[in-house]
Amino acid sequence: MMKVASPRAQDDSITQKVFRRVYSNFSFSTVEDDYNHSRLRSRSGDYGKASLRKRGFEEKEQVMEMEQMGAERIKTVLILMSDTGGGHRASAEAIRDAFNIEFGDDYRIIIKDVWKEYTGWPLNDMERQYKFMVKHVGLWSVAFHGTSPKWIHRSYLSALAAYYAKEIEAGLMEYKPDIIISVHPLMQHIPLWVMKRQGLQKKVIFVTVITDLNTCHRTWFHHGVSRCYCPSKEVAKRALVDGLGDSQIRVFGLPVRPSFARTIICKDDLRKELEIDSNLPAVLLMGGGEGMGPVQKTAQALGDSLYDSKERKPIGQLIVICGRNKTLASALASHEWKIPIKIRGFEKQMEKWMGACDCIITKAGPGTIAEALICGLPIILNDYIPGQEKGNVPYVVDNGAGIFTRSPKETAKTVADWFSNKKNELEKMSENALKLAQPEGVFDIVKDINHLSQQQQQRIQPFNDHSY
Ligand SMILES: CCCCC/C=C\C/C=C\CCCCCCCC(=O)OC[C@H](CO[C@@H]1O[C@H](CO)[C@H](O)[C@H](O)[C@H]1O)OC(=O)CCCCCCC/C=C\C/C=C\CCCCC
Ligand SMILES: O=c1ccn([C@@H]2O[C@H](COP(=O)(O)OP(=O)(O)O)[C@@H](O)[C@H]2O)c(=O)[nH]1
Repeated sequence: MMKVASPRAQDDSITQKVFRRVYSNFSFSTVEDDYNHSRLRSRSGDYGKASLRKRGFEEKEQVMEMEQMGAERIKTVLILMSDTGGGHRASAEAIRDAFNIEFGDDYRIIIKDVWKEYTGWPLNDMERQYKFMVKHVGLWSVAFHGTSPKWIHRSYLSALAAYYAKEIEAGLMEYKPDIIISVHPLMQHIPLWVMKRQGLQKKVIFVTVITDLNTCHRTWFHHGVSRCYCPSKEVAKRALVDGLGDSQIRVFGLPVRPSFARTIICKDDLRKELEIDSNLPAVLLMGGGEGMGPVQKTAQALGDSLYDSKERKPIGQLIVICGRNKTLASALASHEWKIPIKIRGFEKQMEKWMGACDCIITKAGPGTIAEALICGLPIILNDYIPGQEKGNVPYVVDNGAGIFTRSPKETAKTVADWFSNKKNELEKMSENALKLAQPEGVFDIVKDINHLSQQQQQRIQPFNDHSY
């Protein structure tokens, strides 16, 4: 059965481009390569050949001539993220890939956790501390809500900025970015403070791309940004209430990797490739990049509910993606199963696993939700992190794209019903999921950033003309 993930997936040239870049031998250069390459080229006045060719300068000499004349310098984009959960990196990679597809060599993209590389405790240890806190949800709830007032988070972040000023400055200056994109709630205040200190606010474009769908933390909203990209109307309303202007806010959707948005997915082919039974309906069970939530208990309950003991045969199959949770993977592997099951660790091509399944069970991670919607997967949310993930539940349930239950037994029964006597319900939810999906969001974001960059260039250009 052919399934088209997005209406624009039928655009041949784009699809071919994506396939070439995402699935063929094409591979994006590493961050370090990007960085070295970018420094060498931009410091020596070297310019994007792809962009020159696009404009019709096919001949080698002409390209070289244009390069020497100084047409359109390669722009360096620094994306700030941290591996607190898997979603921020996934969004950063989505933005990088969309820049590459839309603008080729015109932009050089560097993804960095500058805290980890340039500062000391506690900023360089956020991943571990965050993991500890979300395991003790009460603690996280107090930290999340307790730090919501502006005066609290501003004073704490200002103190950290002052303490690590030199290190952070060195970190940002090393990359000499033209554009900084933050995809993390704690990466607005300090870089903007450093930029102000350096008098760089007018030269460097700073934008925030929010990766929470609804109840996000207020640290996302900083008045000093050129743009604040909100994934939903709910988040945009919060940004307005927090004092951001209309001109700063854009609502395009949560950035999802282009391999989800613009790939024609053939479920039968995917199942062959992934060695999944072609005839049985499949449920995907996961818990974000870290394999969080009640995954083990849910898997066991599904092992029972998807087995028809009268007929002595399975009515469905289970795919569990454990992410970085190795303990979970080995616990599941030691269990005996009556239904076909695949237990996987951290997967790089999530679009294939989602494309091969019929529904998904997950904690309310915004990245996983946005991806599942694009794949038209009905969603059972079985957990959420208090604070930033709480609002994702009504986002899915109120839009008819899924249900919420913390009970592994109820989850397992719902899936068994969907696979037997309630197939219509499954289909309806799949339709609603596709309606809510925003596969083009990441492309709209990078096009808007490119537009900002061009506007800025035009502002700077007359000044340069006068100065020579
Ligand atoms: C008056 C009582 C105050 C009690 C304060 C107690 C402790 C303070 C210590 C920590 C502050 C906690 C920060 C709260 C801000 C959180 C903003 C936020 O939304 O964070 C979310 C991210 C994780 O990203 C989310 O992951 C999800 C999945 O897991 C999902 O993908 C979602 O989309 C993502 O948005 O959380 C963090 O990154 C938090 C890291 C917390 C690290 C705490 C260790 C402290 C070290 C440095 C703190 C640096 C700055 C804190 C500034 C906060 C203001 C006080
Ligand atoms: O094996 C895995 C597990 C998860 N993910 C990705 O990690 C992100 C998880 O983000 P989410 O916001 O759902 O949850 P978080 O991990 O941040 O809690 C999503 O893009 C997933 O596709 C992945 O690429 N491989």
